[in-house]
Formats: sequence, C-alpha cells, structure tokens
Amino acid sequence: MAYRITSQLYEKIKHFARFPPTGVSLRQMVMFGQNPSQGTLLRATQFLADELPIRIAHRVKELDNLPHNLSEMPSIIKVKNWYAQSFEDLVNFPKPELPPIIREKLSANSAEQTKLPDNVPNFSINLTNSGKLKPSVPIGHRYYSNIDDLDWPPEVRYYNEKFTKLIEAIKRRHDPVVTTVGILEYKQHKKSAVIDTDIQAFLDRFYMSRIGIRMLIGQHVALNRLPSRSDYVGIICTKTNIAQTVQDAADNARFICEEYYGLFRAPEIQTFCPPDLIFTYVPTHLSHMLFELLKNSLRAVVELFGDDVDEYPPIRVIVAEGKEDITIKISDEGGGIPRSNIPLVWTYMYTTAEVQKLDPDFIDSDFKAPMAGFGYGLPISRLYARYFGGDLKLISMEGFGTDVYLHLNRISNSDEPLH
Ligand SMILES: Nc1ncnc2c1ncn2[C@@H]1O[C@H](COP(=O)(O)OP(=O)(O)OP(=O)(O)O)[C@@H](O)[C@H]1O
Repeated sequence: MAYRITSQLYEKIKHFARFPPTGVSLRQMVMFGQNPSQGTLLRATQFLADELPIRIAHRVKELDNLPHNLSEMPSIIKVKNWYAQSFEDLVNFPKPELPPIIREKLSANSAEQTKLPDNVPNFSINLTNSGKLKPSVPIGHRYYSNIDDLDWPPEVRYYNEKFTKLIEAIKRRHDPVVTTVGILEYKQHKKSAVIDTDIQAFLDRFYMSRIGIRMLIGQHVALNRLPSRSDYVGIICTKTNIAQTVQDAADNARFICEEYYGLFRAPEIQTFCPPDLIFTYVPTHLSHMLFELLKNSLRAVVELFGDDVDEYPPIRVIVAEGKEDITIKISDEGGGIPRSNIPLVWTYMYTTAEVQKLDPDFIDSDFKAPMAGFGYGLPISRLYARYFGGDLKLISMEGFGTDVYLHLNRISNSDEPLH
C-alpha cells in the first residue's frame, strides 16, 4: 500500500522543522571519531537520533512548498514520502532509558570533570525492551573525565547496532533521490531554457542537505562497523594522498572516454603534484569531484579535435599546497565556454551533451553518470567542495580552453553549510 503522511505525523514534522540543523565540521568529525568506545558511539547515536529528524523535517516541508505547483508532481510526492517515512522511523526508534547520572554525563561537556557520587558503587542502565544493563566495573570513588571511562555493557553495543541498521536502511531508501528529482528538472528544462532561480536555490539546498545527511550516516555506519585503522576515522582519511587520488580519477575518466568515443588513446592527463602530499578528507568526495572535472576536460578536448588525431593537447593538473587551502587546477585546451553560458554551467540540467533520458519507471538504482549528459557534474561537485569549506571556480578562455580551480580547505573548521 502506498505510504501516506498522516496529519499527526505532519504536525510532528512541522514541529521538528522549527529547529535549525546543527552543522558539524570535518575537524569535529575527526576528533570525535578517533578510536570510539561504545560510550562515544552511544553519544553519536544520540546526536544523530536528534539531528537527522530535524534535517529531514526541513526537506519534507520544503518539498511541500515548491513553486509552480511542483509539489503536486508524483515524483516529488514520492521523494517527500521517503523523507517522511525516514522521519517517522527515526522518531519512533526507542530511546534508551538511562539513569540520570549517565544522562548527565552524555549531555555534559566531555572535557568537564564530573565526580560520581560516592554512594554509587554500581548502577544499572535500563534500555527500553532490552532489560538491565550493568557496567562490568564497579565505579565508586573515581573521577571520570568522560563517559568513555565506563566499561559499557553489551546491551549498549546492541542499541548502537540497531540504530546503525536503521540509518543504513534509510540511506538505501534515499539512493534513488537524485534520479527521481532529476525528472523534475528534466521537465522544467524541456518547458523553458530560462533558469528559475527559486528552483536552482531549492536544488542547491536540497542536494547540499543530502550530502550532509549521507555524510553523517556514512560516518556513523563506518565508525560502528569498520575495524579501526591508523589512517582512517570512519570514512574520513587522515592521509588522503592527492597525487594517487588524481591518478585514479584520471585513469577512470580516460577509460570511460576511450570507451565512449572509441579511442585508442584518450588525451594525456599530466599531473604536477608532490607525490607525498597528504591531507584529511573524504576520499570518495575527492574522487567524485576529480572524476567529473576530468571527464569534462576530456570531452571538451576530444570534441574539439575529433576522434582521429594522433595526439591531443594534454590536460594539466597542478596541485598547490597553501597554509589554508590545497588547490587543484585542471587546465584543458578544449576550446572553452562562451562567456554568456558560464552562469548556465552551474545550473542543474544544463548540458551541451545529448540529454540522457531519465526514465520515470527506472529510478531504483543510484545515480550514475556516463561520459556526460545530465548536467549535474559541475553543480554537484561544487556542493561537495563547499560542504567542507572549499569551493569550485571555473574560468574559460573561449577559443582556447578552460581552467577549473578546486579549492579544498585543509582540516576544515567550518561547519557544514546547511542554510
Ligand atoms: N572543461 C570544459 N570545457 C568546455 N565545456 C565545459 C567544460 N566543463 C563543463 N563544460 C560545459 O558545461 C556543461 C555542464 O557540465 P556538467 O559537468 O555540469 O554536466 P555534463 O558534463 O554535461 O553532464 P554530467 O552530469 O553527466 O557530468 C557541459 O555540458 C559543457 O557544455
């Protein structure tokens, strides 16, 4: 049976949407997730159990108030129902009933020294539906600087595990969101070539929020599931090697290019980067951006020079290491972009490739772009860059080529840009 949002649920969603989302910085994620104990994970679970419904409630409200009657479109209703369903799953997830002393500890600043009362040599924790929990070490006359000092009983692990399963399922439910919302833009695009700034702003917010939600979920799942490694904190790699990531993205983009155009050899990609330059980042985000940008350059070069030349002008990737940013410049000689088209390249669905067909009946898989044709590459890559305090800029010399500058903030202190 089709999912329906009851009026009671909608009231709850409206209530949660009154709270602003709480942004987290890359630095906080790294500091928080280093060698997490079950206590730290419990704290993370509680943060997500509060935060995800707020972020999701904002999206439901927004999907319900789109301009031009777009909220009535079946694809938008479908996406809104996924968000509402996830909201409902989260708010109905049973919260653990912790004794006041533990609740205090969980909400206290972890740096704060808290003395446990002398008369508490042992205590039990009750989790809803899961019986009694007992720390296996007696706690008496000790000071605990944070909750990780407690030896958490297996039931806490069980609670963390159940929550992890829930949010994994939510992430999966939302996999097809981009292709489904893509239909909206496709239809819009077919109707008029004029950019609707309202829709554009909505999509930027919507996809940025999606990146944030998926980052928080991905990080939490990884912290709970993956064995600890010295170079990773969840899905964040503290030793992301830029030269290697560029090389992998270049190999993949060249491979796709050769397949698509039937080339023997795609244009060369020359990289100028210190081989041992590392920084803290999410490698999947970086690979995604580099792959999209290199694909664009390869396509521009091949389409300008044709498919039967002996040698193409190379694409150059120059990596500069500053105190604040690491900047990756990608320069091609693919003819550039007319200046009047520059604002369009940042809009969703703007593409000079033959528009890919988005089949409304085939929206169950995650979004996968071929060589080109959705018009998502640049705007989504810019959101990824901005998500951790970086940016993406493009400068073109029509008649010659294009330079894109990918700015990445080193160990970003800025909170997620969620407004
Ligand atoms: N390096 C470049 N040189 C010339 N034109 C470019 C370059 N990069 C982007 N463009 C122009 O900008 C348009 C939008 O690029 P974008 O990456 O957003 O989408 P796309 O590559 O067309 O499709 P996809 O979503 O599959 O990446 C391209 O279709 C192309 O016309």
